[in-house]
Amino acid sequence: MAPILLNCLGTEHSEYIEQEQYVKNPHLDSMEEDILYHFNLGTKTHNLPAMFGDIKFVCVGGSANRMRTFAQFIHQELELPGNVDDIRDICEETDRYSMYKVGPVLSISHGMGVPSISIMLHELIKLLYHARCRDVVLFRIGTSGGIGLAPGTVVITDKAVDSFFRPQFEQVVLGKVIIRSTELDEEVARELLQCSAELSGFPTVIGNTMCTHDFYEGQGRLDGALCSFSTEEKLEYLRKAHEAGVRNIEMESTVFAAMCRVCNLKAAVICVTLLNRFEGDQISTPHDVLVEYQSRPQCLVAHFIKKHLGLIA
Ligand SMILES: O=P(O)(O)O[C@H]1O[C@H](CO)[C@@H](O)[C@H]1O
Ligand SMILES: O=c1cc[nH]c(=O)[nH]1
Repeated sequence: MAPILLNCLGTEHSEYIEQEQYVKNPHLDSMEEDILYHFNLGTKTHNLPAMFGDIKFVCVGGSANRMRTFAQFIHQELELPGNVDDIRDICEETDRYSMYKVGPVLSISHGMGVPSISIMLHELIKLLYHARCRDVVLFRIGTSGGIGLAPGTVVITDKAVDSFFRPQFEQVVLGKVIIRSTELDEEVARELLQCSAELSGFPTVIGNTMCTHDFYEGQGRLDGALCSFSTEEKLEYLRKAHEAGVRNIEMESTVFAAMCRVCNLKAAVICVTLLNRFEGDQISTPHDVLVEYQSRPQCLVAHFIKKHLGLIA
């Protein structure tokens, strides 16, 4: 079946920008109430503009603990009043996602994989719309497997690519394949690289990020419950990915980039590499080192936010 090409570069994208509206759904305005089921929030039960209207930065990542830690960290970095231990999970009534609000920053977990982050993004983007937020920037702060990079290197995504190294995301809608572009905001990526130079605490590169639908076979690992390929075939695939500009592999970037792009939101993906996939598959790095690695994308984004809020030059 021929795929439908939507929201690629060109006039369609500039039309979206003109509309300056985050949602792309004509049905929403005729709904009496919108229940954001997985957040346990709704337009009738909550005053979303009062709760979220001042949001300017949204940071998302897979793990609930990481996103609570990030909320506490950004609270300290922004020198906000109050105790970090009092920051509460806005979604505590549901165990699907965790959400923390710290001043103009929202920190949300999205679980693992495309379906999980995609559900979260639908509800987040509607939340920003209902709350009448403007000029919001989204960041995914995650972990990844590196290709030819020293573990601990932070990769700022240039293009999010699929398992065939194509900068696109395929969504099946009513039995038809819709293809969406996965280009991210170049200026935000450049600014983040500059933040890294200013912090000078860890190596950072801009490169393509491959998004897969599986951690094991899908990322060419030899250590899953199933494996049908040889070590040489694995390395050959990774070499091809590297030639295509891929510097890391994770599991959410394509849908994140595609949905932000079509919904007119500036976005960036910043993932630390936990290992060099040319050297192995198992993540054997000690826990304390992994925790420090995970803090690196958080430091970069905190620096970016502080600069944008005028807290540092
Ligand atoms: O570190 P996070 O955000 O969870 O993301 C990465 O880690 C998970 C796999 O361990 C996948 O979801 C991958 O994208
Ligand atoms: O190798 C890795 C490490 C973290 N996350 C991934 O998706 N892959």
